[in-house]
Amino acid sequence: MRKKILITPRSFGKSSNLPFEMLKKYDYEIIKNESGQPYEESQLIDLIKDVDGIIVGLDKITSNVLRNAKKLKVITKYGVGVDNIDVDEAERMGIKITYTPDANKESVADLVFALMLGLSREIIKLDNIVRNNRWEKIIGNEIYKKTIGIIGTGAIGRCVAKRATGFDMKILAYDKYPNYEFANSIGMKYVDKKALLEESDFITLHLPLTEETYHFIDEEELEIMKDTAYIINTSRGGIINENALYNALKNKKIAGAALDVFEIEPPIDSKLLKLDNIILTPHCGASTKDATDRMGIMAVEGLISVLEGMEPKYLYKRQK
Ligand SMILES: NC(=O)C1=CN([C@@H]2O[C@H](COP(=O)(O)OP(=O)(O)OC[C@H]3O[C@@H](n4cnc5c(N)ncnc54)[C@H](O)[C@@H]3O)[C@@H](O)[C@H]2O)C=CC1
Ligand SMILES: O=CC(=O)O
Repeated sequence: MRKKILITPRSFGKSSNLPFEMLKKYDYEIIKNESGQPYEESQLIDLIKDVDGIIVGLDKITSNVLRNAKKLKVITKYGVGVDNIDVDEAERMGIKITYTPDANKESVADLVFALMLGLSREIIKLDNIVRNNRWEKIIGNEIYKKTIGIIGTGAIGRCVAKRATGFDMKILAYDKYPNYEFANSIGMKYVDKKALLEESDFITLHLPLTEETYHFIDEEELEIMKDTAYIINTSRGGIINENALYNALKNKKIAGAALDVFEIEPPIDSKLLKLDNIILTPHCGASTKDATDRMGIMAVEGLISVLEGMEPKYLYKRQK
């Protein structure tokens, strides 16, 4: 019987057909979400029943969904953050999880700098000024030689750090598992969380969303930050307490923020949308041709490996 696979990410195979070409060789029956929206839980429960493998984007693979999967052998995350997958339940059921580490790190790091520069030079406001037939200038801030605080120095955090050297920034970092070899190689200094919050002009978050990192930035942390500082979150929404962030921005406790990710996506009812000292993007850190091509190829390699009985190269393992 033909194996059946479900592919949910919108951008999968869009910029390059190679992932589909790779799949063709195996004659799998393919179901692809063409709706432009992630699947609801009820849709997934229905679809997953006789599926052998799934390539998933941000759709929630809950324990409810998994319990209805009678044939599922592999969940392949098209990306890095697996917080939308019930990893414990999958492990209990013997379902393998593969993912695409490093595939989108350069794209997310680029977006971080786009957001940092967008905030410090108020580019969105300047664009609006010109569109409204005005000719006014805003006095912004340089990022040159300022202090950047990188929280999470994994793949993306390190790409951000490398870019920061190009702006002669002082680089502070915080991570549960510091990488001193990398830090020494580029002049980055690990400090404790409090020192990083106190001293940084730009704080950028690159943590996975876990029980430990939920609301890692809350009222207390925002209070410690400089009034002139900016915070950028391209990791996961739950890592900043959005209510506390709203208050800090509204009361000008910090200068500004940029968010690519939200506790609820899309954030249609969020009061953050009413503020003008924040830049918002639609979870598009990995949305480049380069990253989606890499993610597509790595995702297919992982899925095929498991379905064809080989050892996958990028098996997801929880960090101990
Ligand atoms: N906006 C977007 O489109 C994208 C967002 N992401 C998000 O960015 C996150 C980071 O991605 P990568 O850098 O590739 O992951 P990574 O796994 O390479 O790095 C994560 C780092 O966080 C550290 N860490 C984990 N728990 C911690 C804790 N409790 N306290 C301090 N440090 C902790 C780890 O030691 C590691 O160095 C992903 O988990 C994902 O949620 C990733 C890609 C695209
Ligand atoms: O949000 C994207 C990811 O790769 O995780």
